[in-house]
Amino acid sequence: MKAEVDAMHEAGIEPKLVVIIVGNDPASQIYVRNKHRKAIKLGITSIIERRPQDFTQAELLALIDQYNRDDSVHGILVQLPLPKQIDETTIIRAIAIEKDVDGFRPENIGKLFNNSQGYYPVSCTPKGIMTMLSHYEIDPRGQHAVIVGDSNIVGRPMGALLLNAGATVTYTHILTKDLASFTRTADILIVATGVAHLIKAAAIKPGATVIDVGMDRDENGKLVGDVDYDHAKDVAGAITPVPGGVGPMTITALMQQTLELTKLATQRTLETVK
Ligand SMILES: Nc1nc(=O)c2c([nH]1)NC[C@@H]1CN(c3ccc(C(=O)N[C@@H](CCC(=O)O)C(=O)O)cc3)C=[N+]21
Repeated sequence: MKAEVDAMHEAGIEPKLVVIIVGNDPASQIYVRNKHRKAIKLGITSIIERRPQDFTQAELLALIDQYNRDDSVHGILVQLPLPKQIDETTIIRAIAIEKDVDGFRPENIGKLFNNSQGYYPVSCTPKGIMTMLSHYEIDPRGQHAVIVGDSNIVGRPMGALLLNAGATVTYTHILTKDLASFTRTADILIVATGVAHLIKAAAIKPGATVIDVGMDRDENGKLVGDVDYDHAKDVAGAITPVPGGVGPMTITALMQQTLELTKLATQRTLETVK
């Protein structure tokens, strides 16, 4: 990506990402800082807008509108979760479609679930996971992928991406009875529940690929995943650690999508000039 950003700079194009963070959720502060660092390292201009916990929905809509109108900005990310006085759905729909760097707008989610061709942004965590699978030549075609967790940001789009890649997909979640009976049949197991060490070694099929999306704290306040890594690693064929696994890949995907949106915006400008 660095080479791509350098080439953009040579052509007078400055990729720019705005991250808006409302409130003082400590985990969000770390994620946003990590995103900012990676952007700077690549030469992507990164603006962080921090607002207090009591920021209103109207004020947030006005801030988004300001960046929607700013032609120098290519991507807008509103960090989730938002404080309870703000409605997430309303906020996501306020982001201009051509700046929806998270791929959270219903139009982009619709394309994903339709397996539309051509480029559209996709939720960064699942996209980063697909990049990781492809890098390690783990082909989902014909494989049984089991998703644990039904969030809009990870579980649901993850299942759609894997289905589009030819996997047989099973969605499980908090209400699933006898979860282990499902996870034990997974060739590819994606765990995104936010429950520390939910998945034990006995719930994993020997040789399976295990992707741990959890960012949890154990009794000692240590950052751990949704998978009991120390035991699971002896059963799995491949497994992602926490930290240093899915988190950094999420940020990588965000940077890629910022560059994609920058290229599309630049093409649109050229067409307008023509
Ligand atoms: N609009 C929106 N888009 C997101 O993509 C989004 C979001 N909201 N809200 C929260 C989740 C979570 N997320 C992470 C990003 C980086 C790390 C990350 O850098 N993790 C490091 C360690 C972090 C630490 O030390 O706590 C690692 O796994 O190595 C984790 C999680 C993006 N998310």
